[in-house]
Amino acid sequence: MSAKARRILTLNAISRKGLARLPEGYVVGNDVAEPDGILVRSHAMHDMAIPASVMAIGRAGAGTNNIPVKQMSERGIVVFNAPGANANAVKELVIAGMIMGARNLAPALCFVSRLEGDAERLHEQVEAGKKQYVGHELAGRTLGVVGLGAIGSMVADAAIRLGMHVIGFDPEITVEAAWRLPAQVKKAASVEDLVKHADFVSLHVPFLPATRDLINAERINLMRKGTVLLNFARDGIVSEPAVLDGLNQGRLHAYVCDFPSNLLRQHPRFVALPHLGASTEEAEENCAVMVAEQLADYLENGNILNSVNFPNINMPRESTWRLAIANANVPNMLGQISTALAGAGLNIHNMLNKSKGDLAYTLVDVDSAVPEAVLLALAGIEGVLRVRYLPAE
Ligand SMILES: NC(=O)c1ccc[n+]([C@@H]2O[C@H](COP(=O)([O-])OP(=O)(O)OC[C@H]3O[C@@H](n4cnc5c(N)ncnc54)[C@H](O)[C@@H]3O)[C@@H](O)[C@H]2O)c1
Ligand SMILES: O=C(O)[C@H](O)COP(=O)(O)O
Repeated sequence: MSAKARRILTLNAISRKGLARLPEGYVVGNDVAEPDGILVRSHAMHDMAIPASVMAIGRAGAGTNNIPVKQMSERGIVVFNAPGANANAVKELVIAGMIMGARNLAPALCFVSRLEGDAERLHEQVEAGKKQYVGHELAGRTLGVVGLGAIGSMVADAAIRLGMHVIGFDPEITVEAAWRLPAQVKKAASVEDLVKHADFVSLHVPFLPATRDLINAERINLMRKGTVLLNFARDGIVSEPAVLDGLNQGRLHAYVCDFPSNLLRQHPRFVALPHLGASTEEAEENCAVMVAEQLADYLENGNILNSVNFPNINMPRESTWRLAIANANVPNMLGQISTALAGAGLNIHNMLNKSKGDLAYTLVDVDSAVPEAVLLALAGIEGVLRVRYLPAE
């Protein structure tokens, strides 16, 4: 069965192994006009005019704060991400970040890069200078993890294996994530409670209005003297002026993050990487494969897996003629949809409806072809955001 020639616009480079998961016949590229779907990594989409043809957006990564999700929901556009697909890559970089902070590796590397002279002179300077960079070990220290999702839980597990104590805070932890956590992880009552009892604090929460400046001056003042703060989530989660004060006063020993900053760049104990958390071959491939498969199944069959705005839904095809309807989560939508179909003499073979917050989504398989007039009638029901007709090819 060959798929319809769908059009996919890529806004960032997406791993070729992921693109290979799109069905044969799809037209894919960074200049595709009137796309059915978009694949994106960190490209900023908030100020972009998103074409009327778009039905779905696939974020080949975790954070969706670069996508105007609310506006997409209002247009019935499904936004997917790739939960957990880059978590191991980030975890490994966080461990590297903890060691960089604890062992003063960034200033030590700067010191080495400035050395001059012959081998004997280098040796003398190294042996005289190294005492400035004495650090401490991770084993026996306490790590506080804020956000215990895909990445936070892996960081907690790795830290325990390195001999650290771990405390965590996540008021919205899922049951699945709680099961993944090692039993040794202690629960903090609040961010304040966590920062008071940690030597390292690592942030793994999404960037939302509620998490903006989650680490501010008040919370830095509660930290133990010499805390290493790690941020491989998003820059806006940390107040940079507060971090600068914390570094200058010694409350923070180091701030290690994935986000360069003009305010902090001159500080010797500020360590910034160029947003490298998910930049491994493995993570790029995992994310692209996951999101390409999700996007294709949505475009071909209307099924939804791992959307941040619509519910998960999967209905095996039992008839040739399928309708996929995105609608507001309000009473009597199913009644009106069934009435419109019955009024046109269409028999419902199978139907599934799921909801998530203010949105709902309905898959209907019918026993005969759906006339254009019925599609228009369904689209005209108040609260219906989008109607797609997906006859099997
Ligand atoms: N540096 C990078 O390249 C990189 C890579 C991947 C992800 N990220 C960022 O890391 C974030 C987390 O990724 P993930 O895959 O672990 O996501 P996730 O959704 O699996 O986990 C996020 C966790 O944060 C928790 N949370 C939300 N608000 C909170 C709050 N106020 N306090 C404490 N916990 C809170 C949630 O309940 C959830 O368990 C992403 O949203 C993204 O912004 C960065
Ligand atoms: O949220 C994410 O997945 C990361 O920030 C990775 O972003 P990237 O795909 O642009 O590397």
